Amino acid sequence: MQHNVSIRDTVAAIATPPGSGGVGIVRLSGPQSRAVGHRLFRSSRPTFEDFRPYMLHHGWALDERGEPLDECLAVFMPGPGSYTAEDVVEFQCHGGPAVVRAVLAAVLACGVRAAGPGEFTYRAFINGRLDLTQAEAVAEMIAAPTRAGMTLAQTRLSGALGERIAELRSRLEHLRAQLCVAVDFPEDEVECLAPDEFSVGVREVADAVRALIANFERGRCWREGALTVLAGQVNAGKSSLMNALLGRERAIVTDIPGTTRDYLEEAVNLDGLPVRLVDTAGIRETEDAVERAGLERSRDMAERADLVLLVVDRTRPVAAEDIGLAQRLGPQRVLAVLNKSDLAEGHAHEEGDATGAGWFVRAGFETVRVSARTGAGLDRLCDRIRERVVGSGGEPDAGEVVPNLRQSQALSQALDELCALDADIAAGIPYDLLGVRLEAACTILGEITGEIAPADVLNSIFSTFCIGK
Ligand SMILES: Nc1nc2c(c(=O)[nH]1)N(C=O)[C@@H](CNc1ccc(C(=O)N[C@@H](CCC(=O)O)C(=O)O)cc1)CN2
Ligand SMILES: Nc1nc2c(ncn2[C@@H]2O[C@H](COP(=O)(O)OP(=O)(O)OP(=O)(O)O)[C@@H](O)[C@H]2O)c(=O)[nH]1
Ligand SMILES: [Mg+2]
Repeated sequence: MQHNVSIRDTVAAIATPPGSGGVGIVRLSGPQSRAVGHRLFRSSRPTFEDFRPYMLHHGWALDERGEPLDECLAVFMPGPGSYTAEDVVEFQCHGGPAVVRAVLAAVLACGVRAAGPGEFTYRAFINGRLDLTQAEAVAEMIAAPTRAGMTLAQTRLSGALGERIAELRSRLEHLRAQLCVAVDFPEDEVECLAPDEFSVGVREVADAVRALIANFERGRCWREGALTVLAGQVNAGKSSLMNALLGRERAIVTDIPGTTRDYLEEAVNLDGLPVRLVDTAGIRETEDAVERAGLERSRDMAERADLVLLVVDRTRPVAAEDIGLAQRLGPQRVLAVLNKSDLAEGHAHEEGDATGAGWFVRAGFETVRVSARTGAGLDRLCDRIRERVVGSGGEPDAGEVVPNLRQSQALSQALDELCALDADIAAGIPYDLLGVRLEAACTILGEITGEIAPADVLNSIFSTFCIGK
């Protein structure tokens, strides 16, 4: 949305998702909300004169000519005690697309403007009800695929990150004030910080910034889902395993080697951990141009993966390509899945076998035995994927402050300034020149919370919101 639009007017949008549902909400915000709401609502109580704040009124939503559209509940929330801090009215209608569209059309016919994406939350931000980290958390709450992602968003929505950043910024401002004293009153030794004390102050803030950046990395898999790629020889059973983990027949499975030509991605929820599971084309020598292009993509996917499930057919010797892939990625990012365990009974390629799966064990790779056909070992495989992706950190705690990508990138920039500043102090650069870096770090922190908010930053944030939020 364009953030040069007025926020003095009244806007409206359908607040519930497209399609049909139990209830559909049309929401208005701005100075005309109450009057328009009043005009388009007929209470079922003959004594009704006006909305009572925060009370649900039963009645009918009308069109602009006064014709009834739908039986509904309506509520008026006076500013500043509302989501946007402006007067808000909601029509809670039957949840059909035609119903909510008709009610919205009636509202717009009364001179209300259609809200842009994220405009309600943008207004909450501009009106000081939410800082920028909280506004972003609203979008992340909506996007959260699982409970853990929801917890991360909730903590940020409470303002915890904003408060932490504001605190760090005020510590830097304090250091800056002491620098000014040193520069403006050089003969006054009293309030002036010695270079090593100054350096300690800067490093403390830098450490706190580093800790927040580390939380970003840890939180990433809970927010976006860990990229888990099934790789290995043709016919090893990658697509069968994909289907078994999804619990449905998503990928085509045949006994013809080279069945999967392009990669397939599906989301799975492993006991709360969102996982992006990718099936790829099996590895083999080929002259076929299409298959080669598919293999190229498999390789790219494996390189980008958080975890590669290297699927091997236990009834066959381990292929040189599999060993090559494992060595390239290393034991940290590879889990060797020894598939077709149902067939492997009494087979030669046990852990001790020089050519078999034993190679993985000896080279320090974790192995898990499964049968995609019978389902044996799949629970354990899921546990191991979870453990490997999440690491020792476990699920995020309710109180953990985890920045998003934008915030973490800004924190890295601030950290660069602070590290350079520390080096400048050590190099004996004069105090009046150090102030520039301190100021830069403060500005960056201010952009995270939105105290300093360039229009392009706001545009890029709110344009990703859905309409009605
Ligand atoms: N129907 C409905 N459900 C919704 C929302 C909404 O706008 N409408 N929300 C949003 O999209 C979320 C809730 N967020 C909200 C946050 C603050 C206020 C609010 O009115 N706050 C007042 C206190 C109200 C009171 O005193 O009872 C305030 O903080 O001053 C409302 C919704 C989720 N559910
Ligand atoms: N007995 C047995 N057969 C399996 C198992 N997993 C897969 N298969 C069979 O192995 C053959 C190949 O399975 P796919 O899942 O298509 O193998 P893929 O690795 O996806 O193969 P490409 O797509 O060609 O790379 C099919 O006939 C499967 O039914 C298993 O655990 N046990
Ligand atoms: Mg396949």
